[in-house]
Amino acid sequence: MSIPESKEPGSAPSPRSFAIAHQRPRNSFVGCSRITDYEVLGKLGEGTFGEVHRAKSKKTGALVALKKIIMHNEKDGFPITALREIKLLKLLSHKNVLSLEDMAVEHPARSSDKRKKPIMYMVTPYMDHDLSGLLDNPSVHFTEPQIKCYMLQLLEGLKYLHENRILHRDMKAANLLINNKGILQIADFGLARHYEGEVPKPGRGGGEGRRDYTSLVVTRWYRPPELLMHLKRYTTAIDMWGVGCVFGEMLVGKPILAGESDGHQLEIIFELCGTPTDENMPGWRSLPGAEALQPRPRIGNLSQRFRDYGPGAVSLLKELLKLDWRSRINAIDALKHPYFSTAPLPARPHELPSFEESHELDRRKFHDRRAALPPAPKGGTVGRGPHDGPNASFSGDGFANRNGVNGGRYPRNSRGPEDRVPAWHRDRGLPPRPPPPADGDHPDGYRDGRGGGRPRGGGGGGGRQDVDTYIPSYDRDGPRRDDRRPPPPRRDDRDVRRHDWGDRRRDYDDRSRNSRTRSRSRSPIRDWDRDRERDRDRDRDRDRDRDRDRDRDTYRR
Ligand SMILES: Nc1ncnc2c1ncn2[C@@H]1O[C@H](COP(=O)(O)OP(=O)(O)OP(=O)(O)O)[C@@H](O)[C@H]1O
Repeated sequence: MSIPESKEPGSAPSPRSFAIAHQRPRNSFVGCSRITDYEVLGKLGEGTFGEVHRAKSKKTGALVALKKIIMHNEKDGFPITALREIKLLKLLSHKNVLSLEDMAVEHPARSSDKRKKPIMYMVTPYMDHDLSGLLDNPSVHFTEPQIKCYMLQLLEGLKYLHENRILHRDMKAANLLINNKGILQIADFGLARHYEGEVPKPGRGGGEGRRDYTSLVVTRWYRPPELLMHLKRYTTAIDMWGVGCVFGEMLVGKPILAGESDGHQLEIIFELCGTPTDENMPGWRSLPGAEALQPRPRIGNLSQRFRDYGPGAVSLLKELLKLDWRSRINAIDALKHPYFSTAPLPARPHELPSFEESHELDRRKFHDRRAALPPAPKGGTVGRGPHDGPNASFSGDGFANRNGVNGGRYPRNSRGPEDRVPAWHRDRGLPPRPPPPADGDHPDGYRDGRGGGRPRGGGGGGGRQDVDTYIPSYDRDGPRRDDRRPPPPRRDDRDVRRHDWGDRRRDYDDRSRNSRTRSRSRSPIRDWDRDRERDRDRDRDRDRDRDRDRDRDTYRR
């Protein structure tokens, strides 16, 4: 696949020439089948669009995933986010990018309500796991060669996307699918869009952005600092930050930057990567979201927190989690990073073990199993050791050594048996998932919500003011959180376990929105968060309308 030449070097092709250049072989996309061509086998997950089911093609016998596209508001027609995803997936063809093989339609029964519209399903190859589900599986332990193998595939997939001017804009572990042949594929293009800037060049990071896009993208835990500070002229570097978060997550076994609000997210980023300065993030002061920021100067503790994973991992992580988006490593250079050529070398996909299926909904199964298991004897190989307290599963570094490398129980050079934690005790938040906007479908990058704008998950709380925060949350309706204990009384980045996140999240957000009922916190970032909340909401509404119009123009041209 090649990118059409433009007159001006590095200038973006028109969406039409882009589409022409990206045509896939005709036989790689069936078109429109009927749902009866598939035998539905069971639910795999619930996405923002609707449910994802495992199914078998009656014609070929192949296992597939059917993603149901729910029309929340029928008078709005087919959701534009789904159209975007379908359009992009139809164009893309790479071994590390999930392919769209077919669309299936389910017609309402003849006798039923005449106003009922047909239901559309996206048909993709069935993948045995998503990375988040796999990390949640207590019997799975990633080795270093395995992590390197997944990282290489992720970077290859992203290099392909960026070279072809696609921004994914929702990089996270739950959107990385893995099969039992060791193949990783980037999925979920609901927020992806055509990028109009220069493609990344070796040794030149992400470069400079060329035009503005909405900054209200990327699930918060994976959202880079420049987006949190509302940079609109962003680049492919936003996806590279997400790769850094996913890399850290594979090393420690759980999300590494689990912020509870946008302000808190910045706070924990600064704690890990250092506070922004004119040297490490030139121009940060002039970003709209930085005006009132007065972070306490810190140098960052990334090296210390990840020292157990070796200098190669620390070095790559530092490159991926650079505050300066212009010099943040790009996928081309990351693939050549010495981490991948230093022993232990990356495994090849076919050398990786196969695991029992791990999807979003399987987490319930893992949690139940975890709850059912008896505690291990103290001090044993997987026992909780002498520090058998509420924080026993967390290392002094602030990260649980859940699926750490080298056998997974604890990372290299860990300090001893107190670091060892029984698998079922290694609690972990479910993957972040964006809340729906209250007003349905957003062509500017928001996804449509479920149930006519009903808030989904605990995070959003509903209402327009929530649309900026792509809030990680559990599904409040699901029984899978039942085995979680109440939240600890104070927020602490060092204790990143999330219990009943949904309720905590909403409480926090509700509180932070109602400034009259709050006392001031000691954190300047949180104060800023609170004081600026209403102004930002107003600005966002205005910006979003402008972005939406602009994006509409781009996509409909
Ligand atoms: N091809 C597939 N094979 C196996 N499982 C899949 C496949 N596609 C999706 N899933 C499962 O369904 C879940 C939701 O899918 P997806 O992320 O595409 O939907 P979404 O509506 O964008 O979800 P979200 O809002 O959580 O990002 C995934 O996390 C994964 O567990």
